[in-house]
Amino acid sequence: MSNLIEVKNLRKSWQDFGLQDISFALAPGYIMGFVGPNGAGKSTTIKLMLNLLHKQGGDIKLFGLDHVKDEIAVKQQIGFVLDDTYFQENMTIKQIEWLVSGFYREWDREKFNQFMIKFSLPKHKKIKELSTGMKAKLAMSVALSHNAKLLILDEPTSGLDPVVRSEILGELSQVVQDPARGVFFSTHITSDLDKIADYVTFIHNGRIVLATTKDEINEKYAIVKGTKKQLAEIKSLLVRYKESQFGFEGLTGEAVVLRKQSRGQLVLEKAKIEDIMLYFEKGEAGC
Ligand SMILES: Nc1ncnc2c1ncn2[C@@H]1O[C@H](COP(=O)(O)OP(=O)(O)OP(=O)(O)O)[C@@H](O)[C@H]1O
Repeated sequence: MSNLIEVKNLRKSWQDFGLQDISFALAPGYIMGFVGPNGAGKSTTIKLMLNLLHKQGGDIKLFGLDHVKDEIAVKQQIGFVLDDTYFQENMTIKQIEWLVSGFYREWDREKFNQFMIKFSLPKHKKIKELSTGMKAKLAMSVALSHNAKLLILDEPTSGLDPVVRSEILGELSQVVQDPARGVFFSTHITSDLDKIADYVTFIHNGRIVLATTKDEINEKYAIVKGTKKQLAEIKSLLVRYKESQFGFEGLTGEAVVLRKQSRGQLVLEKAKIEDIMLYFEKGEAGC
């Protein structure tokens, strides 16, 4: 089965920002979290994938199809959520349903109604009368009600309370119970990734700085602490580090080697996704 997503050497420049040779792929059956700080290029990448922006270079294939030439076929199979509200404020939920059901061949009315009940969304309410959480739930309900093979979601849990967040993450986990389906979602909430992502792709300043599995993060990455003398010996094994008056603290992607090599002389602690993100944002160059 072909990959659900294949992005190769994607490029897009604004006046003071550029996406530079972004590449990643997602196979069916998996959830990929796309993580990075504010302004890293997450929404731009997602809008390019959905052909809402024009790319300046590279290739985007969804289900093995070109995302521009085969846009209609591709969009039928995608459920998406964008970070800006895109429903008309004066329309009711019922009117929104009527509108989107006309576009999707496989619109599942019953499923949508089930979500309305589950998420306590009254169909007569206008969009402008919904809270942020209700809007997010509505957007997810629309994305999940046409048997989409792939969900592309821009910060679907941003601004939501922990209960709603957990409900939405639960729905995403359900999606990949079907091995033909997959989820790609951007976030800067690293705990969401800890909960549901199989793959984590980090973007920083328009570049992919790390693309790996969550298991690999647990195995290979660690926070290392030691003296300045030790830093000089292991610098080449650090991705990033920061020095203080007394010593250093750094991130390694070679935890297995370092554990063996240092024979208990260095302190190695488990690196969380959040630590990795902070190091890539703030740390100094390692080698
Ligand atoms: N239409 C545009 N015109 C000019 N610059 C833009 C435009 N859209 C985005 N940018 C710039 O591209 C960069 C990346 O923005 P983007 O929205 O992709 O980041 P992001 O990772 O989604 O951030 P956030 O987490 O804050 O939503 C920013 O510097 C932003 O100012």
